[in-house]
Amino acid sequence: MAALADRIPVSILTGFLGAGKSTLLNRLLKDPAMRDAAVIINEFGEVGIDHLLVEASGDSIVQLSDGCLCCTVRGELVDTLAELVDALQTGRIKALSRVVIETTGLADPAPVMQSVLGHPVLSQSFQLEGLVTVVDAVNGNATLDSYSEAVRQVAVADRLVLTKASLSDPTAITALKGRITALNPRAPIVDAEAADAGEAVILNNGLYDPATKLPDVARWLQEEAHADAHHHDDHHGQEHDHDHDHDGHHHHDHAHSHHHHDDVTRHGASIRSFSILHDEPVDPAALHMFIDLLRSAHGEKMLRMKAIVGLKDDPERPVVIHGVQSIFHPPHRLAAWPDPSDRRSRLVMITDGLDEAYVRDLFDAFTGKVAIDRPDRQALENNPLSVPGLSF
Ligand SMILES: Nc1nc2c(ncn2[C@@H]2O[C@H](COP(=O)(O)OP(=O)(O)OP(=O)(O)O)[C@@H](O)[C@H]2O)c(=O)[nH]1
Repeated sequence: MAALADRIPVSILTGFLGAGKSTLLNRLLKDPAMRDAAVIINEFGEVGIDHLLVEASGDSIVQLSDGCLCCTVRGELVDTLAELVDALQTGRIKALSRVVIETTGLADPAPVMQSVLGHPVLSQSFQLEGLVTVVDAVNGNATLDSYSEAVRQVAVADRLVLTKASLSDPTAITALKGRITALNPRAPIVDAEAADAGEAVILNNGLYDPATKLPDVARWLQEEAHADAHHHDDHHGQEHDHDHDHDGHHHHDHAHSHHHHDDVTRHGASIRSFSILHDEPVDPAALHMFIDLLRSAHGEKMLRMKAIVGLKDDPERPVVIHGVQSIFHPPHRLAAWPDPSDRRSRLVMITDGLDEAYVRDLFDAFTGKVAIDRPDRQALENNPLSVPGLSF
């Protein structure tokens, strides 16, 4: 089993039909960081990327897949990734620095992410680096009105790339940015036409800090984006103020789980993005049951979850958990907290039709916080929907 740091990062590039995924990928292919990378693309209806791949590649890029990743190619994507591992192990390819998967425009990214996260063997070779969603400045607004797939692509992204800004007008761009920020307040927005957009958009885009290979928790949380909705352009959250989230909440008990949420309107009104912060180490069995209950009873409503949690059995070595709907990556222990000065557990959730208060109450119930108007842990443990699966 490869250690986390040795697993090959996988980025997923999504965005609605014609939004500019291939254009972005073609730009990216010229970047030296893409040496020894594999690109898996949906050939269906694509024009013009083949010769660019050949032109850019020599032997460094392997094109293995065609067809629609979302539906017909679901099995094949797994096969394709397995083939890459096999090619590595048998020496047919020397190195594989990363994998970029371009999905078809109509795809719900969840099954694609699940292929990486949830496969028992592949998840040992690959780690999900993040999800990048391309949003078209000209058509994005209309697309979000009409297609729930497009809304979900925006909601679950780690990074958003705005294309065709030069073809739109500033007022429309401001409105669109406001809308996608409301759907996904944590994802930085990058201008695809900016000179340095190429590498920044795909590489180092989400879950892990490329330098340390540790979870980039500050970036997950993007708490500054909540405080100032206008200050979201490619904000990396590096100067994260640890107490920021707690302003106004500190009069509560320290073991209290703090939170905030974002209301969105129109299409995607039921999508919520919120974080749970918890100061005390958590009982591993309680965490296990909390996640099992959520994913078994509400998997389809949990669009995404990223978590770093300190456990009572070994509080210095937190676990990292990623989930997409009911599929979770096998949790891994870190050697240490990414930021030793901040050992709070954080769970970032993106839900659709699942109430924040419900999730918070459930977490509090399992982690021992007492309340009268809430099912207690004993009752929840007796829930027949709670199935074994995860272990820490
Ligand atoms: N001006 C401008 N045009 C762009 C930009 N991005 C993409 N385009 C154009 O938009 C059209 C569609 O871009 P593609 O990259 O093919 O879009 P796609 O998302 O791969 O499309 P599908 O694979 O059909 O879903 C092309 O004509 C591009 O040249 C951009 O940032 N600025």
